[in-house]
Amino acid sequence: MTRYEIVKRSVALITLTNPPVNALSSAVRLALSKNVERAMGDPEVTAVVICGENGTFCGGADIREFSEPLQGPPLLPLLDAVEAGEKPVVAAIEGVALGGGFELALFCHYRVAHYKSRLGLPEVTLGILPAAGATQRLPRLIGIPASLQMITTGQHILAQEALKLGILDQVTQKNVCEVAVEFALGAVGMSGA
Ligand SMILES: CC(C)(COP(=O)(O)OP(=O)(O)OC[C@H]1O[C@@H](n2cnc3c(N)ncnc32)[C@H](O)[C@@H]1OP(=O)(O)O)[C@@H](O)C(=O)NCCC(=O)NCCSC(=O)C[C@@H](O)CCCCCCCCCCCCC(=O)O
Repeated sequence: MTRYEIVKRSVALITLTNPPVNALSSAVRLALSKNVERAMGDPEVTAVVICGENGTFCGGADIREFSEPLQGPPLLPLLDAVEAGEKPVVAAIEGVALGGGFELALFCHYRVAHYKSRLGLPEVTLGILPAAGATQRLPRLIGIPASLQMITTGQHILAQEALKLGILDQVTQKNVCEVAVEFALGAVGMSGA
């Protein structure tokens, strides 16, 4: 449900692995929570990158579990742990970052995205509001009018627009995981390591 590896000797690369869209199922939340804790506690790890496999960052909460009672760790405390971590965490966004997947990226300290990726809060189309922090984190980044536009319409925006709005730190046409790892190394003063 997540893969954990050390790249460039000191970056923990955590990959969401839940086809088809790496949704945040109970098993993914549990694995992500354990791996964030592992990375934060490993003295060899200087920074963390979170990405998704098969060209998709994350489609959000797992809608296949909506009809079941909540199991596994809730999303918000997990995202709080990412944000409170003392090591920089970079989201490497490819494909889509939607709903809870976008919220996961918002709680990371930095966001790097592929130029073809899309970000959005489609909760309104399901009759709910973003429930894992986007209603606070997004206005802090881009202000209330642009946030309300995203929250109330559910429209996706393209990476270039997200960069202009201030949601993203970098947009790339290259391999987004590799670029995010370099970004993470730069954040801890280890560029070119
Ligand atoms: C992701 C897409 C853009 C992909 O589009 P594409 O055209 O490429 O492909 P498909 O649409 O054909 O989809 C392929 C495949 O993937 C499945 N899928 C898509 N999204 C999800 C998902 N989120 N979870 C599980 N599976 C998903 C789809 O069914 C297809 O499967 P198949 O077997 O048919 O091949 C596009 O699919 C898309 O836009 N998806 C919607 C994404 C979305 O809506 N995400 C938001 C989810 S809501 C959310 O994230 C909430 C957050 O704020 C977190 C909240 C945390 C607290 C949660 C509390 C629970 C809330 C309880 C609500 C109760 C509702 C109720 O019961 O009344």
